[in-house]
Amino acid sequence: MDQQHLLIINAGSSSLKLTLATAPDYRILAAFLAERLGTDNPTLNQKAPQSASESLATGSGHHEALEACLGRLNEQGLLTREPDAVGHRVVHGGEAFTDSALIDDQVTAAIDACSTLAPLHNPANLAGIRATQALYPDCLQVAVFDTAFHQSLPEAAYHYALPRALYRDHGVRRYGFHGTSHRWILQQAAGWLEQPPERTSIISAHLGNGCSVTAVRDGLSVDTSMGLTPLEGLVMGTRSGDVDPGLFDFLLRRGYGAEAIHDMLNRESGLLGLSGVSHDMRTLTEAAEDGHEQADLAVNVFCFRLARYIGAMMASLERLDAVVFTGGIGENSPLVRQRTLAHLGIFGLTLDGESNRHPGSAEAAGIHASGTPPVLVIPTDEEQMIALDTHRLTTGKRSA
Ligand SMILES: Nc1ncnc2c1ncn2[C@@H]1O[C@H](COP(=O)(O)OP(=O)(O)O)[C@@H](O)[C@H]1O
Ligand SMILES: CC(=O)OP(=O)(O)O
Ligand SMILES: [Mg+2]
Repeated sequence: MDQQHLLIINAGSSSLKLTLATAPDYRILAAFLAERLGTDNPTLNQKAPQSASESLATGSGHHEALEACLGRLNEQGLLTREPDAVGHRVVHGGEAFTDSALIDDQVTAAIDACSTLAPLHNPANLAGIRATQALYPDCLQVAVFDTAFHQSLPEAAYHYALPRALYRDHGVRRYGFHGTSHRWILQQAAGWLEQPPERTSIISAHLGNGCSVTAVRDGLSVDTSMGLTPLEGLVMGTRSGDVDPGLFDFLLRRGYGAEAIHDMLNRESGLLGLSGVSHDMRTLTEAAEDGHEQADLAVNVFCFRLARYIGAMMASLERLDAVVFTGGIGENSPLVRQRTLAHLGIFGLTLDGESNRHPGSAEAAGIHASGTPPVLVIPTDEEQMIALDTHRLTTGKRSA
């Protein structure tokens, strides 16, 4: 198979992650993170092959951030020719995509149409696509959807108990997100279990700034905690996760506007809202260990909600091969893993204290007590998954 140089773009609402990597043997040649785009003080941090940090011009957006990254790549002699292809994370693909897709005008239009379902994410993803198309008009581009892996959800798992017309006319259903991460976790867990992914059944907990749990039965996503939007389900950094839907009416009648409620649930809730201190789990666990009561409560609500969801995911499985923790929190917080598993003894899930405190940096580490169901810590790698899909869909193809 041809060796490719790929650009991988993960455009968030106010951030852009850019990775230059080889495929199919995945080697990171360079990695950047631009943050606070569109604000007064946007920054660009380089993570590989060297560490560097700089300010971008006030108001710089995705296009400027991309140009700055490419400028650094050129200066450092890392990108001496056009990339062979570009892979993009796209958050919402609606029901239109069950797999990643080569980007053409139709695919771009479909991503645009899904913007109403993911107003914080899809416009940013499109901005990333348009920016690379403008810079590399002849380059093949691939969209890798967060939602695609969850298109296998059975009807009973994806329907809300709402009037049928909402689904028919407006696409109101549960879609699920973080599919690229859950798919990566499935492959890695199958490797650890020494069995094929299509015969592997796991519960995968992706705990980053956004958090979701997925039940995978025989290689297929059969239930997941996020729904129509990435707001449903678990407690997250600044997102509330589940609330009583009666809350909307309650607040509307007390004079809150729809925008204010949206912002409150998406940006001011979750760990930040509960603790009043930070959205960042590392800060909160340190504060909790120092006796900060609200931080401690935030961690407890986070872990209890997660445990409830792991319990709920059992209803979709015939057999549990492993529970997997991933994402910045899942990979790095022994406290969160311990407090979560403490609720789940009824399923026989039991941690080994020492392995939980020091899982090591292996591709997959077991942290369960011997003779109990596997509990694994596996680093997620959405960028590598995007690179592998981009390689699969572009090798041997040329742009039109
Ligand atoms: N050592 C740690 N202990 C607890 N939480 C951690 C640790 N390291 C990272 N985290 C948490 O991981 C979260 C970010 O996860 P990450 O997967 O990097 O986010 P994103 O979803 O933006 O990719 C933050 O809440 C951060 O505090
Ligand atoms: C869909 C989603 O929640 O993404 P992130 O975790 O990157 O915010
Ligand atoms: Mg991450």
